[in-house]
Amino acid sequence: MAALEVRNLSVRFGEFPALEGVSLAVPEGAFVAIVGPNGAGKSTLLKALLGLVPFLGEVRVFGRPLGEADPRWFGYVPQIKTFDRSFPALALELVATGLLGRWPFRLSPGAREEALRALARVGAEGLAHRPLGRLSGGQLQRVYLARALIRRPRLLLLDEPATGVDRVGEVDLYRYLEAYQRESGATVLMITHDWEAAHHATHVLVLNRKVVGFGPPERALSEECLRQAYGHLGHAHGLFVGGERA
Ligand SMILES: Nc1ncnc2c1ncn2[C@@H]1O[C@H](COP(=O)(O)OP(=O)(O)OP(=O)(O)O)[C@@H](O)[C@H]1O
Repeated sequence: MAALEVRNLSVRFGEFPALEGVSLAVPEGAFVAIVGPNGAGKSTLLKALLGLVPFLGEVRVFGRPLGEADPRWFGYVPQIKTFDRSFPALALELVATGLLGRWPFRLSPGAREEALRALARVGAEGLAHRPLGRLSGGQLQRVYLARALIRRPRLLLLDEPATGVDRVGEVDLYRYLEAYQRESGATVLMITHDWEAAHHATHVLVLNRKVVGFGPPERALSEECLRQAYGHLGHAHGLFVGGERA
């Protein structure tokens, strides 16, 4: 069974078409890297899959129409640049919102235990009692990952999770994701600007309002697909084509 089937999905913001006729089928257990230029509609796609923006077309998750999917199947790590750091809460409390679906005005001992375990899973137990406003970008990313993993989602959606994370933290992040995927069989969709990371995915989706390429990295990251998506072959992120630096 496909974890995700998207048929002819389109999203408009007023007159502006952010996504047009996107179709793809993601097998269960796949690790999909989503790449594409700024404004390509990558975040919009994840939001549509979460039911956060209205769309035309059809989305099925583990065989069910999106409207009938169990919300507990989904884990989401948003872009942290959209987060208000002044919110007066502890890391542990943010993680627990993933469990409870609301802000935990008082944490039960059970929820506290689970939140601590989720933080430990991403090597961040030491951050549990830190105010969110005092976390670095990379630390906050880890806390968000713990929040997404706490309910053990079958489908994990990550929006540029390595932003603000140093190289060591990035390697750790991919290790935690791999470990989680191994033990749970979850399907992962991750937006990234790191094409080197995309080479380690099972599938790459090259998006630029439409699907430019979808398939194994060596095919989707072909020179032709990348030229079509970006209009040129970039160098700023360290471009790899067919495993070789271009
Ligand atoms: N709520 C909104 N209202 C109007 N336009 C929007 C809204 N959200 C996104 N857009 C527009 O839709 C387009 C796609 O945005 P989106 O954030 O999905 O791109 P992206 O590929 O994730 O970009 P980036 O790599 O810069 O994060 C952009 O032109 C953006 O300005």
